[in-house]
Order: sequence, then C-alpha cells, then structure tokens
Amino acid sequence: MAVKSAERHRIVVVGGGPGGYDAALAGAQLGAEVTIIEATGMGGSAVLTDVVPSKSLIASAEAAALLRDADELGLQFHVRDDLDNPRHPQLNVNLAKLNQRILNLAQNQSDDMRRNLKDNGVRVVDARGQIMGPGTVGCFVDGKEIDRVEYDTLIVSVGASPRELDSAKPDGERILTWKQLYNLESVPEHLIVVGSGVTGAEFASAYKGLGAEVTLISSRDRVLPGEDSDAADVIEEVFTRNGMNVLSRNRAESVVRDGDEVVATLSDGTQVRGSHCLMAVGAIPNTAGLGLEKVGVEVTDSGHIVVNRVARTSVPNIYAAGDCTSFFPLASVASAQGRTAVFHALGDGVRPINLRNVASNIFTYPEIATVGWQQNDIDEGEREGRVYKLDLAQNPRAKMQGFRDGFVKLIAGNNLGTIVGGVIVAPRASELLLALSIAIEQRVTVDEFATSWAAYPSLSGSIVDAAKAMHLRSE
Ligand SMILES: Cc1cc2nc3c(=O)[nH]c(=O)nc-3n(C[C@H](O)[C@H](O)[C@H](O)COP(=O)(O)OP(=O)(O)OC[C@H]3O[C@@H](n4cnc5c(N)ncnc54)[C@H](O)[C@@H]3O)c2cc1C
Ligand SMILES: NC(=O)c1ccc[n+]([C@@H]2O[C@H](COP(=O)([O-])OP(=O)(O)OC[C@H]3O[C@@H](n4cnc5c(N)ncnc54)[C@H](O)[C@@H]3O)[C@@H](O)[C@H]2O)c1
Repeated sequence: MAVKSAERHRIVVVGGGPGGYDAALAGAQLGAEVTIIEATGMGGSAVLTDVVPSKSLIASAEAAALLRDADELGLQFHVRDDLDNPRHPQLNVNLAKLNQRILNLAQNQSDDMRRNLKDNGVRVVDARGQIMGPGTVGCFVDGKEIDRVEYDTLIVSVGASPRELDSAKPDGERILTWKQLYNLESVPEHLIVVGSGVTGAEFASAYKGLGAEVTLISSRDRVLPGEDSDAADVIEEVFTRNGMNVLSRNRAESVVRDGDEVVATLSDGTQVRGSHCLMAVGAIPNTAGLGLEKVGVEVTDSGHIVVNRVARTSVPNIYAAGDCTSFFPLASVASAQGRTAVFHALGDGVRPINLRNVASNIFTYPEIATVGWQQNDIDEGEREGRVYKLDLAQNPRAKMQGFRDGFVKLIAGNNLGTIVGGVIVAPRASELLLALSIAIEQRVTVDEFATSWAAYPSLSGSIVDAAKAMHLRSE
C-alpha cells in the first residue's frame, strides 16, 4: 500500500486518554486529517477517574499528614475553650469538599485537552467507536450509529477497566472500584483495601493519611510484590507503624454487604468487617466488542493488543497505545506509544520505545521512584552489575524535615560503573528521579555523576553521595 502524504492522510483515533490524545496531537502537528472518537470524556480514565483524581486525593492526604506531624517540628495548634484553656484542635477532613475539588479539577483538565485538540484542528466525536471492517469505524451513541469515518491509519487507545470478582461485586456505595471513590461524602470509618499492587497501596496510604482505619489485604508475601523489595519493606514498615492493618498471604475470597458494613472473607477463613471496601485487584483491557477480529488484529488471551516497539499491531495500518496493549500500563508509556505510532505511520523520525528505561513512581508516603535495571535483575543474573544503597536517615535535609524512612539505591555496570538503574524512596521521590533518568539515558558513570554539584543540604545530595561511594580504586 502506498503511503499517502501527511496532508491527505486520514488518522482515526479511538479513545481520548493519554495514548489517544498524544496520537491525535502528533497527527495534527504533522498535517494529517485527524478524527478522535471518545466515549466518556477527553483525557480518558487517566484524567477523569484514575491518575489525576488519585494524585489530587494524595496531595490532600499529604497536607493532612504534614499538619499532623507539625508538632514534631515544634509547631502546635491551639484553640481556647470557654475557660481560655488551650486545646488541641482536631483536623476535620471534609471529604465531600475535597472530592468536589478533585472532580472539578479533573473536568477542567479534560476541558483544556478538548479545547487544545480543537485548536489544533482535530475533529472530536463524542461517541463509542467500533471497527466495522478494514478502513472504517462506526461512531455509536446509545447503541445507535451516528457517524462513520474512514481511516488510512487507525490508532486504538481504549484503555482498561477495573477487574471485578463475581464474589465481590462493587455496588458503588460500600464496595467500590477506584473510580467510585469520589462519590464518598465522608472519610470511611474503616476502609478494607483488597489488593496490594500499586493502586491498592496508594489508596491505602492516602486514606490512612486522611484518618481512616485501613486494612490492606495482600495476597502475596508483602505489599507491592512487583517492586524493589527494600522499597516495599520500607512502605510496609511505615504502613504498620502508622497503625494500618496489613494482612499478607491472604486472598479475599468474597466481599459482601451486611447492612451498613462490608464483610471480607479471606482464604484462611478469617472475616474482616469494615465500613467500606475498595477492590484494587487489577484491570482488564477495553478491547471486547471493539471489532478487532473483523480486521485481524492479534490480541493476547487476556485481551491485550499485541504491539511492537513502534506501537504497530499485527495489521500494518493499525496501531495501538496504552493500557489496551501488551506494554506497561502507565500514562507516560501510553503517550509515548501514541506519538511514536503516528510518527511511524507518517514516516517521520521514530525512536522505538525502550521499556527498560521507563521511569515510574508510586505515590505512597514516602514515594517510590524507579528507573532502569533493578536489583532483582542483578540478583537473578539477568545482567552483571553493582548495587549500592544509602539510607536517607543520614541525610541532613531529611533530618531537618523530620523524616527517616527512605533510601537511594544506585545500580551500575561492573567495569566502567555506568549507571543503569536506581530506586529512590523519599517524600517527593518523583521529583528527584529525573537526574537518574538523564544519567541512564546519557550513560553517565558513577564517577562522572559524583563530580556533579548538588545543593547543600538537599535530598539529591544523597544521590551524589551514593555515586561517590561506588567509586572503585583504579588498579
Ligand atoms: C488509580 C490509578 C492511578 C494511576 N496513577 C498513575 C500515575 O500516577 N502515573 C501513571 O503514569 N499512570 C498511572 N496510572 C495508569 C494510567 O491511568 C494508565 O496507564 C493510562 O490511563 C492509560 O492511558 P490510555 O490512553 O491507555 O487509556 P485511558 O486513560 O484509560 O483512556 C481510554 C479512553 O478510551 C475510551 N474508550 C474506551 N472504549 C472506547 C470506544 N470503543 N470508543 C471510544 N472511546 C473509548 C474510554 O472512555 C477512555 O476515556 C494509574 C492507574 C490507576 C488505575
Ligand atoms: N503511580 C502509578 O504510576 C500507578 C498507580 C496505579 C496504577 N498504576 C498502573 O496500573 C498497573 C496495575 O496496578 P494495580 O495495582 O491496579 O493492579 P495489579 O494487577 O498490579 O495488582 C493487583 C493485586 O491484587 C492482588 N489480588 C488479586 N486478587 C486478589 C484477591 N482476591 N485478594 C487479595 N489480593 C488480590 C494481585 O495479586 C495483585 O498483587 C500498575 O502496574 C501500574 O502500571 C500506576
């Protein structure tokens, strides 16, 4: 098939999350005729129900934690009672107001994105897209076809939805998915969180910070099973020290309503009662009923679309981006795939995506930021290398700010000491990670990194100190 010039090239994007949005903007930038079809709201789940709302909730939880811990820094709040005696005021979390702020903020972001697309000449169709056959997508509202669009290149970026267990069906009132949390009017008295992956850990941390009693049910040996084990140990230690009830090596077999309570029955027969339950047991791709089989796009048994490093599917003019693909389910990865797909389709300069160097962050308190090769890769012999871990308890800035839980871990090659990976566990670790990402991309050695200046006192000083400690005496 001859490639059309970008100006006449018709790109249809199904799904307006980070994957679809970046694809549509890239297409417009290269002069293609772009239509984006979005079923619920521009920005997708990332903006409306997942990333933006959860990180906004976490911002409030962090502020609450700072207020509670202020006493340790010598700051005390007092109010006077009728007899003029000083009393400690109580922090009152107005969850209805907090949630309204979050929903407004998310809607605002979604509106900005829609405006930006339109300003860039992208045609926006508010409908559910369905592939009708090669080259054609139908647009459906309430099951009725309202439009039909033709494509030279199709980008599928339909995201994923919370996985539901038959024995623990969310009712939107007390048994909730992460999308249903923002209807809550007050902080749950006792929130049971089922699943200790990233989603479960982040919400458990946030609601504990907002004052809820939290029980975290983890089917594995420890929380955050996929993460650096030292980092997961720190988080579990902080969780339990703060009074969270962490139940490891236990699956929730069922969660049911009992009046105003929820009851979770675990695999060992134990029952846990709470006021609410958050189900955070993973996600399934939104690929069913999309018509992928009509055009022969290959999907995995789990329904994820198989793509290569330029986001191309098994069908040459169909690309896929984001959580509906077999790549990492991260907003940043979805965006990169969307943009790469369009550049590849239109013959512009493309750098295939290298998942190895993707940076990610878990927004617990403290945060866990990760990039590149990890210690378990070295331990399991996937590659050679050296690992050095420096606790932040010794960092002067950490002492001043009154926290002690966290560390910097560097991973470097054996010979030249090229930095290939790292983990930072600290408050706002997400903001410290970029230095390591650049070091990895630019193949900086520990000795080169050690000559970089960090402000004193600073947490980033510990990254430089770790690099200094990894110097090997020259023979
Ligand atoms: C609680 C939570 C917190 C997260 N936090 C982070 C984070 O901090 N950082 C990070 O990088 N990632 C985070 N993620 C992951 C991130 O949300 C996803 O990786 C990201 O949303 C993927 O983007 P996407 O474009 O693939 O899909 P989505 O954002 O899911 O958007 C897909 C869109 O497609 C639409 N759609 C579906 N089917 C159709 C159809 N047939 N026709 C038209 N439209 C359709 C949907 O309505 C939706 O709007 C988080 C995930 C969760 C669950
Ligand atoms: N900050 C971020 O970037 C961020 C935040 C949230 C999610 N995400 C993305 O979403 C992906 C998925 O994360 P997730 O946490 O939603 O899903 P997940 O699949 O990683 O974790 C779900 C966990 O639930 C457990 N589980 C399943 N059934 C259970 C049961 N009956 N009882 C107890 N535990 C049970 C599983 O063993 C698993 O550990 C992440 O890998 C990440 O890429 C990213």
